[in-house]
Amino acid sequence: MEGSLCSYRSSCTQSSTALPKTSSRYGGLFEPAKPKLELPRRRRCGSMEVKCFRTSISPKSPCRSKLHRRSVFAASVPTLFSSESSSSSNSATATALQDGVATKQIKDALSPSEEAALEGPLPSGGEGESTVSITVVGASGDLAKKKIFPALFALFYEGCLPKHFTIFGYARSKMTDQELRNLISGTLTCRIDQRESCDDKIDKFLKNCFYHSGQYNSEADFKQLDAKLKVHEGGRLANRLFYLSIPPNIFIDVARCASRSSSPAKGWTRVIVEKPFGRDSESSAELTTGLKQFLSEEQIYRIDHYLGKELVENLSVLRFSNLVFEPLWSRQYIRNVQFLFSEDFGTEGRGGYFDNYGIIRDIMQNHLLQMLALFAMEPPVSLDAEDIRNEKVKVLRSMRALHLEDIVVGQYKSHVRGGVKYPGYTDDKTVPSNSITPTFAAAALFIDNARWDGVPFLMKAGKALHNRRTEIRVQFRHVPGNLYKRSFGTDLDQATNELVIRVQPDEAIYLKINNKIPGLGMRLDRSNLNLHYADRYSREIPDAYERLLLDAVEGERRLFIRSDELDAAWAIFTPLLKELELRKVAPELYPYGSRGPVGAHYLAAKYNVRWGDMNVEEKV
Ligand SMILES: NC(=O)C1=CN([C@@H]2O[C@H](COP(=O)(O)OP(=O)(O)OC[C@H]3O[C@@H](n4cnc5c(N)ncnc54)[C@H](OP(=O)(O)O)[C@@H]3O)[C@@H](O)[C@H]2O)C=CC1
Ligand SMILES: O=C1O[C@H](COP(=O)(O)O)[C@@H](O)[C@H](O)[C@H]1O
Repeated sequence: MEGSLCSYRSSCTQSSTALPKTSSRYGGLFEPAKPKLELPRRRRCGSMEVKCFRTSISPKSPCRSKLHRRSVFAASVPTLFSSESSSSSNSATATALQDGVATKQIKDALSPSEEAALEGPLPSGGEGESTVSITVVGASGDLAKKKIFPALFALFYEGCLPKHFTIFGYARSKMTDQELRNLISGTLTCRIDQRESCDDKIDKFLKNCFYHSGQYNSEADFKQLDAKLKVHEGGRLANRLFYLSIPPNIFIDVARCASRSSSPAKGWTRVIVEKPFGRDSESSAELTTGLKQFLSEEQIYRIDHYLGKELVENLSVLRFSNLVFEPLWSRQYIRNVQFLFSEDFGTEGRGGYFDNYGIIRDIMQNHLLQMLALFAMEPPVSLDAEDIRNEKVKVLRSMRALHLEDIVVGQYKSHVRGGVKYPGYTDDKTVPSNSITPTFAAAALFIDNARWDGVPFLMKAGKALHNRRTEIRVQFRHVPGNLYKRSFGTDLDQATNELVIRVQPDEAIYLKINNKIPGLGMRLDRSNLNLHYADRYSREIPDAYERLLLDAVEGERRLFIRSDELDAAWAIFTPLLKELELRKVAPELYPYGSRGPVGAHYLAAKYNVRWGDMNVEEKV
């Protein structure tokens, strides 16, 4: 069916069509090639301007039916919480009102319509029917507005949320339901086709969004939330997901309150925890112990949104389902691997948070290390979450801990370009003027196992650099006895194959090969075998948060970090972080918008490596 598709969503149909025998969206499937995209054009989407393009869409998203087929909405996780009767709608609400916690207080918190619903007969929960309630804790914040609500809407748009769902925003700020709706409606984008109005879907979605104001450490406030949730759940089997989009110092308070006062007796309770998960091994262990006082490991979903990115998700497919790659994936053929992250903006607006963490904790210890683990792990026994996470833990535990000699740190300074003055890191009012927090770091890591012995895994991450890009670059060894080596001059490195996995922006996978330039002579050049996603696939790539939220609702933990994985990740970085702090290592300054400190080149050269992203000629 031909329709008009507004940016930025892909359809859940993509991941849940076909292969009905698989038990999850991760069963794997092949899709026929899609028609090429028409050039994006601007269209109005309700009151918002969005990019639209035409593509084929399925009239009915199997994502919804898939969710309903599965038992994921049934209580699948043993709950640690006090039990309440919820066998019928009336007993559920009666419990909320009669448990002595403060009936009046709870009633005061309800809107007139909610109170009426509580006192009158509730819609009877159909036998076997269940609901999912998603509470965004910290709903007034940046991440909630920028990522979480838009991702939830995208899931709703695709039919990936269950029939009965409720979304609650929770924060200290005072807001009405309508004010929350106004706040989030400006951030929602959707597809348009001629049959369905985008505004309709936005309205329907917003009608399921509510707000409750409360303190993060108040069980009474969470009890009020519980009463409101019960009204909306209408006596059905209740499953609840809490997304902790708040500073980490209040994670444990919220886990306590949510578990003691807002957990359903029968359905599941899951809690998504945002990074940072601590500052080092000790604080991370404390956080884990604190959370585990109130939640079991199965209930904790530690999110690293890079694991939800399309090309990171594709890493395993590339490796394990293509004969041409896996045999090359070792020290025998790979010279070095590079994990590169750059942003062309500084810490604007987040300086207060960032100064306490720095780029090593903000990007390397989590996002880049997660990509490295997926890249370098041994083949897992299966695609099950535990099998994959077991392999990630193994490879992380085979890595050497980092020390000062393995790292270069930098910090951006102000720079004037084209008459515009770009601020330095310490110009931010929320950053101390003498801060030595790194906004850039380059590191050399090693995996001491049979597959990777001696291969440098280099990482480079920086803010306020010349571009925004995340890539994995795999540089292969020289061709032994290369018959054509005379054609390459003296720089053999320039002639080796390189596989580039461009995670963002403009997703692509390309392999640099040597090729004969057509003609009667014998001249070679370097060309790319190029899989450029925008040319190959017509569907928009879903945002990482969509995939991860859907996984959390489905109980799929493969892309979330297990506690032993977290411990292993901190063990690699903690010694270095301590040395940097103890010795007060001063970062090398680099101008805003540059390619970062020169020291990064020396570090790479020490291991006989050249950064792959320094080739300005590279065009893809
Ligand atoms: N923003 C981003 O791009 C990213 C954020 N994260 C992580 O996600 C989480 C949320 O991020 P973000 O939305 O930026 O955070 P915010 O600083 O915007 O905080 C979210 C909400 O928490 C409440 N809050 C803020 N500071 C405090 C405090 N000191 N004590 C109690 N409550 C507080 C505020 O709500 P109120 O005052 O209404 O209660 C605020 O709206 C954090 O853990 C962050 O590290 C991770 C990746 C990216
Ligand atoms: O977790 C974080 O990630 C963002 C970068 O995410 P991206 O998806 O936009 O690449 C980074 O800006 C931020 O500092 C960090 O906390």
